[in-house]
Amino acid sequence: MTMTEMPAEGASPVLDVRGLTKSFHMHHLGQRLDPFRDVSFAVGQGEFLLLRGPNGVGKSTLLRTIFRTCLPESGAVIFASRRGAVDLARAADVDVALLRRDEIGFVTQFLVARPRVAAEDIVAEPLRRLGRPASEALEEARHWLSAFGVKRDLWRAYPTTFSGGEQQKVNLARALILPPRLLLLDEPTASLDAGARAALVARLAELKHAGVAMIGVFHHPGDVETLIDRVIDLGRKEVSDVAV
Ligand SMILES: Nc1ncnc2c1ncn2[C@@H]1O[C@H](COP(=O)(O)OP(=O)(O)OP(=O)(O)O)[C@@H](O)[C@H]1O
Repeated sequence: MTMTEMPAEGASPVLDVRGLTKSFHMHHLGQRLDPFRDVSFAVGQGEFLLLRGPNGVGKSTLLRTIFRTCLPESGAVIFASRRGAVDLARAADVDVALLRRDEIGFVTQFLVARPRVAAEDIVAEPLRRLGRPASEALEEARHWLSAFGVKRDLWRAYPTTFSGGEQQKVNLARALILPPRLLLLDEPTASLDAGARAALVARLAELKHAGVAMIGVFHHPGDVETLIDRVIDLGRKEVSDVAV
């Protein structure tokens, strides 16, 4: 897919994606697959950009390329970090790791649960790292676990044994406890019940208001329709700037 999306007028871009192209080389088949070619767009503070298109078009791959889980063939991913602009496609691994810790959040459907770490400790960790007193961090972690509907009996338990939906709630509580500068969302509502979906939308609205730039993939965008500012359609060849 080839497309160009202009930044919203007046918004200062947090992320500027320029001419991004990604290919997968399937050596065992002697084939190359290009999920997207020459994609350009920018996202400003407090903007919510919906990424859409049919299954397999490259939405998750684009998010993973921005997060630097994938490397692009060409193009740049300029992130205006708090310490200056950095091209995520070329930054050193150590810098990418720091940005992921402090400035770029990524919520997927999957929690990477760690053995023998309680749900409330997983959620409190970002606050503790900032130096918040342990009791205060724990109190806030419990607030978010409760907001997302994780039962009180599970707060001290290890999420490795949780159901898919329960794991996702822990995942969200941890990822959204602090406002990142850029938030990437890959189908975060996939395994959530109605109560948790409502809590998620309310938290995303707060984060948007706080200036967090967001790029999200939602198979049911009705959940977040009040938040969407612009749409990038990877399934279309032409520029897609859908007013919402
Ligand atoms: N590591 C990989 N190696 C080879 N091909 C891959 C790899 N990762 C993804 N793909 C392929 O790239 C294409 C885009 O996949 P991607 O997961 O980004 O699609 P998507 O738009 O998010 O789909 P869905 O809506 O089904 O989640 C698919 O055809 C997929 O098979």
